[in-house]
Amino acid sequence: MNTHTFYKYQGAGNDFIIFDNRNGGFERNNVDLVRRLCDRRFGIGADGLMLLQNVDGYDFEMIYFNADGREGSMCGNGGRCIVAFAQDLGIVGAETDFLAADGVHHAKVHTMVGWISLKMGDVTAIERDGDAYILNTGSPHYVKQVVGLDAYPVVESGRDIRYNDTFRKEGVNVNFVEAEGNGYYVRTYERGVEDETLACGTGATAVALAMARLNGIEGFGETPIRVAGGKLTIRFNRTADRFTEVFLEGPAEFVFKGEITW
Ligand SMILES: N[C@@H](CCC[C@H](N)C(=O)O)C(=O)O
Repeated sequence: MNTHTFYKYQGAGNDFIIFDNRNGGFERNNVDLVRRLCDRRFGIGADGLMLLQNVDGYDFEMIYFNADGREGSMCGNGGRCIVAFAQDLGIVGAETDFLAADGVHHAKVHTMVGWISLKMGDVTAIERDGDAYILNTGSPHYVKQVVGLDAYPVVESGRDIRYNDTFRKEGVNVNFVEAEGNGYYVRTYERGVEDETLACGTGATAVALAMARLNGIEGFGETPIRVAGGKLTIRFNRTADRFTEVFLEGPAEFVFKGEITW
């Protein structure tokens, strides 16, 4: 048994356990351990867990696991939180380039407002499923417009879509969206958590791009998104079905640190 220091961060209520794994001590394939640490009753509790690791050519590497213990694809809010963690550790300054599951990301920290701007990958394909949209913003997303989102059965309907014949094997994150003011209100069922989370960064990004296509927005766009845990902003440049200069912006905050033994 050894004692390990962990850090807890949250971005718009999407919460993560982070370990500084620059010494390589955290066993990456231990699915049971990650699941136990993320468990809200038997562990620390979180939507996901991340390892900050050394990698050649970049400031650090982000390794992301969903709460079910499986290593995942890109997590947008996790990306913003691990940048805040890297700055708190003194590894990076106001800007950084780091490696994640979907490639390199550039991020800027706006310290005065506790706001982190994270550059996402380009998106070049958006598919349709009836009136819903399917796209990959680093993780796969399904975007469906609904009426009366506050009372909408997000977990039940999200689970039905995530486990239908099309998505059962690989899974999909399901975002329900309703127009609100000059932006959108979004609630997301996340694969790998298999529940609704308070925010999903790649999901908010997917919603902004899908709604830009629906509304025929070309060129630069800026979309405010309200989620249960706070506010996010997505900026992008659209040329036909190609989205470039996609930025996910929002808060990322240290919550607490502690020690755990296993
Ligand atoms: N919460 C994340 C998304 C995490 C990945 C997702 N659960 C998946 O497995 O696709 C975000 O902020 O993007």
